[in-house]
Amino acid sequence: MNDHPRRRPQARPHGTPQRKPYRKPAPDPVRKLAYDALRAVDERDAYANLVLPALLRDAERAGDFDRRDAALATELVYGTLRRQGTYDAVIASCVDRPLGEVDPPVLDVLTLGAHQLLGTRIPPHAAVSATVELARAVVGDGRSRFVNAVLRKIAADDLDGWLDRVAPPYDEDPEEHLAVVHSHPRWVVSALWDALGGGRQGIEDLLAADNERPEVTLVARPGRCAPAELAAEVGEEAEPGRWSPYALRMADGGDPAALEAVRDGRAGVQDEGSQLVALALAGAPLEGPDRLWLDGCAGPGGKAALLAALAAQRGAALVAAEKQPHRARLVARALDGNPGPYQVVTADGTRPAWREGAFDRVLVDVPCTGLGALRRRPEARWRRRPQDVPGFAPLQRELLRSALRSVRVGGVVGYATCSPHPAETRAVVDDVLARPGADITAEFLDARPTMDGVPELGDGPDVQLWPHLHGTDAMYLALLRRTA
Ligand SMILES: C[S@@+](CC[C@H](N)C(=O)[O-])C[C@H]1O[C@@H](n2cnc3c(N)ncnc32)[C@H](O)[C@@H]1O
Repeated sequence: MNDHPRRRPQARPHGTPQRKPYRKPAPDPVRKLAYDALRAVDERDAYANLVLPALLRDAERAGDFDRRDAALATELVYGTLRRQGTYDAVIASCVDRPLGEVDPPVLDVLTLGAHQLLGTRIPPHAAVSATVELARAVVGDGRSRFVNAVLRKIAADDLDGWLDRVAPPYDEDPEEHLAVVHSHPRWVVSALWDALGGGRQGIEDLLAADNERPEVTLVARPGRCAPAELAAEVGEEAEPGRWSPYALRMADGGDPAALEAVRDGRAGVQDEGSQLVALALAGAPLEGPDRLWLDGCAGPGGKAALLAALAAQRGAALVAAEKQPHRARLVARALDGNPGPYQVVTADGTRPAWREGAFDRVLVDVPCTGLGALRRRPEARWRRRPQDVPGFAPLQRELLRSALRSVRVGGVVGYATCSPHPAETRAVVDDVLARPGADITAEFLDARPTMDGVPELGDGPDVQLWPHLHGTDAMYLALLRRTA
């Protein structure tokens, strides 16, 4: 599962010449919308979490969809994308040509059908007939017969039966077995396993957690909204966060954008791992003044908004820097209404627009592969390539060096990634500590006490969160103190 079988030059359609349909196909609107979303992801590299809400809004506006339809369409799109690796292996064993030679729209229909058959409780006859009807509408009658034949083969067994056939035994090839069973590219399995260590159970739990739909987690920004006030607005489904005192989970899903506290910025949607990183930087021990903080990679502003609120409670100010102007605008929106002083600047963090040593606390939540947030971006695992990891390396090191220059002697720097890949986490920090730049020295701080009460943070001094252990994204944090 190293090379994604779908990334290929577009194959010419196969099949017999199309016959005139005996009746006009009438695909069910939910499947049609799910197919449109999958095509956008496949064809123009769209992000499912952007393209799907837009399609759902249009459908709801047109009066085609109710809440249940939207929930089913969402499950079909996200589930199909997450489990695409497994379904590709199943489909490959049902067709007599390489998957790269199946026309992409046909393959998308087949995968959508495979998900309904193997990953949902939709009765098999309904899954097949609805998908064939969709195929008639989007790829034509000729190819809908091919779709019908393949789906009938798939329907002959359940998921466990298929996995026994298409995944190699664990003992023969553990990584490939896990890649097929848990639908991750093999190189990602390998990287995550290196980062996690340990035996089969841990990595299986992690890969399984990546395939779960993450809960929506909110943050009640301190000084702007009390968690109890937010809970009252959310209603019965609100559950307290596991680790952050400001977190609230919407256990049954729900639409956070419908909440007034979210709309006016007193609260936001923020993974608890991301909240913990901001809280850890704010809580790291510091001697001397504690007046000015920097978020050096602030867009879109989740951590900056929490940091700014925490800074305000302490009489400190936050500077939030972001290189991309459109993302800097998102930061400005997230910080609007903050009770204390702050400034948003569009700036390249590797060429600071501020004087050296200006800050008491600095966070750099650097650009990374995002391998720690695969739950949220269902297509991301298929888009990333192993060479992306070294691609981020120079910028990650530059941003950390720049953060060390920006903090005063005695001040604290937090280096964070939303990836547990060792080459993006500890290797970067070790390298920079060995060569921090002219006249600068720094040392590790133990980050574990800044996440008091959170278990299984590793051997320190840095911390690694995990979806299967903490219910968070796999955020990494190292805390460093500048010593000269
Ligand atoms: C992982 S994201 C930060 C997420 C953010 N901390 C949050 O919690 O919402 C990394 C950000 O760094 C920005 N970035 C990339 N290169 C940069 C640079 N040289 N200077 C400043 N920001 C940069 C990216 O545009 C992106 O918005």
